[in-house]
Amino acid sequence: MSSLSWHECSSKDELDQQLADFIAEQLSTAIATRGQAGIAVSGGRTPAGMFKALRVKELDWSKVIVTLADERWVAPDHADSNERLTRENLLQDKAAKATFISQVSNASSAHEGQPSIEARLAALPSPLDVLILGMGDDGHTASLFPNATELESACVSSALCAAVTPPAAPHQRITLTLPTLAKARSVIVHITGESKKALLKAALLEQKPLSEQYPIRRVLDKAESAKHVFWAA
Ligand SMILES: O=C(O)[C@H](O)[C@@H](O)[C@H](O)[C@H](O)COP(=O)(O)O
Repeated sequence: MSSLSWHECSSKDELDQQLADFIAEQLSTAIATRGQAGIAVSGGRTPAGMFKALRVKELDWSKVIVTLADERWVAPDHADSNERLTRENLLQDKAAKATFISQVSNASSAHEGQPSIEARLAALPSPLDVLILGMGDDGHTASLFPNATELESACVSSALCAAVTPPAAPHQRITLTLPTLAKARSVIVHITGESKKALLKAALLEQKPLSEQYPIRRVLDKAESAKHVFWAA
């Protein structure tokens, strides 16, 4: 299992800047090495400041393909849409030249829409070059939620994405599957606050059967390459 590097910053602003610098360097290296870079970003409340710091970085954004670690099954202009969050905060300025792969369609449910999203995601570099993961207070990451009916299948599926109905969160979801997440060349957990730091540290230490472990632990244990945690209080 690859090692995990902790990067602790003295403020959220410093975290946003340091993480943006780190991601920009990884994207530039991927472009220089393989001619393109694939990145999956997470939604939620944490990433907006980092997105704004990242979008002005000098790199060949026309060679970057952006998608989401997970998406809520809502219209892309919905207040809860991760696509909307990403378009409004990341895909601006220099980063406006990047290609974005949307994970929502007009299908009536995530489960009905999954095959078309799977086909779109085939355009991503495989493995992803950069993966940004958030973490919920229940230890979920992407839309791999504890106790979700589809959790175990999404943790072993050979598909790129899966449809999930979270047990206690709004909206059906599309999530990248655990094997897809774990294959990324750089897995970055982006979290803030003492409680999430304590939860992540506890999750990494717990000795429980696989099916009882927090999804964030299951992704990090399966990650094949570099793993990083970027944190500020
Ligand atoms: O669609 C989502 O909600 C995210 O992808 C999800 O996995 C998020 O990263 C965590 O819930 C943390 O969210 P916060 O940053 O808001 O705490």
